[in-house]
Amino acid sequence: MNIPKALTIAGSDSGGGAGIQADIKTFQELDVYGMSALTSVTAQNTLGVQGVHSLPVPFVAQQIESVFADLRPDAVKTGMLFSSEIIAEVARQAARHRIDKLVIDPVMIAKGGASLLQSEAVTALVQQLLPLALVVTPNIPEAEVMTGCPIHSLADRKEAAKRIHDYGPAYVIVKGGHDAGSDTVTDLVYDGRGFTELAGPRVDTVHSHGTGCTFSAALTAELAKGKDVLSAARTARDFVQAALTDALGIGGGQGPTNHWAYRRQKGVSV
Ligand SMILES: Nc1ncnc2c1ncn2[C@@H]1O[C@H](COP(=O)(O)OP(=O)(O)OP(=O)(O)O)[C@@H](O)[C@H]1O
Ligand SMILES: Cc1ncc(COP(=O)(O)O)c(N)n1
Repeated sequence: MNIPKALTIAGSDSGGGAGIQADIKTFQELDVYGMSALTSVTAQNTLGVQGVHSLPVPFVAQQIESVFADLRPDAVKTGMLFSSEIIAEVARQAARHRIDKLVIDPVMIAKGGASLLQSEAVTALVQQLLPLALVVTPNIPEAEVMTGCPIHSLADRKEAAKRIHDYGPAYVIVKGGHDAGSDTVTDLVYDGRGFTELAGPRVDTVHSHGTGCTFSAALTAELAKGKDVLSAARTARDFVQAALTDALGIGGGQGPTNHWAYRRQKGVSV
């Protein structure tokens, strides 16, 4: 039996809603074996990020080496990378292991406002990692930072997607969660030729911590199974839609999404 396997290279969220924890839960829910290489550890809950501790670069590398030496993943995603030194090492590893299904979630700032990427590391992310990516999944503020252009409309978002595509990824998905002015949430997929809009009803909830991590993890899981990028993105949207609709309502602040909602909605087979 061929077991699809996915690796996440990201930070730990002690509160369990975002980061490595969201990724592994999502892989598991989609029947994909999950593995992790930690870049940093955060002390975090639904109220915010109380502390960040970045791991030594050689130890980030060692974790990736250990996984590739034995359990070669079918797809890899990155999340919180924190520093330009970690980004340079992850880019080196991605090239060395010829990772073709590489999803970059360019995590910059937590929903509560804490910085999860040093500002000087944005250039490293764009120049060293994006050329190696199959898919990059910025939210609207991240797309603004990567392009230096403000986004106020869908046309602005399309322009940003084109500019980000010029950095080298095969696909750009500019997510629509931050487009608060609409009843519909639209994720925009650009493949270098045309756009596909993946839309769904906006869920009115505060419990949206970790939606970006969960989306990119679901996308990565589907790629690990051999799905094409567009169908993987559709499943990822459906997964997040279910996770937001059926939120758990835990914690005193911006709570996590419900990672088991999609499986429950679909029944046992996904
Ligand atoms: N209120 C909402 N209703 C429905 N879908 C949403 C909502 N908010 C976000 N999404 C979906 O969640 C996914 C992540 O989008 P978003 O733009 O929130 O990413 P993000 O800001 O990177 O997330 P994070 O806050 O975890 O960093 C997308 O598929 C988006 O469509
Ligand atoms: C370790 C880690 N990685 C990513 C996020 C982004 O998630 P959000 O924007 O929902 O806070 C986070 N808060 N923590």
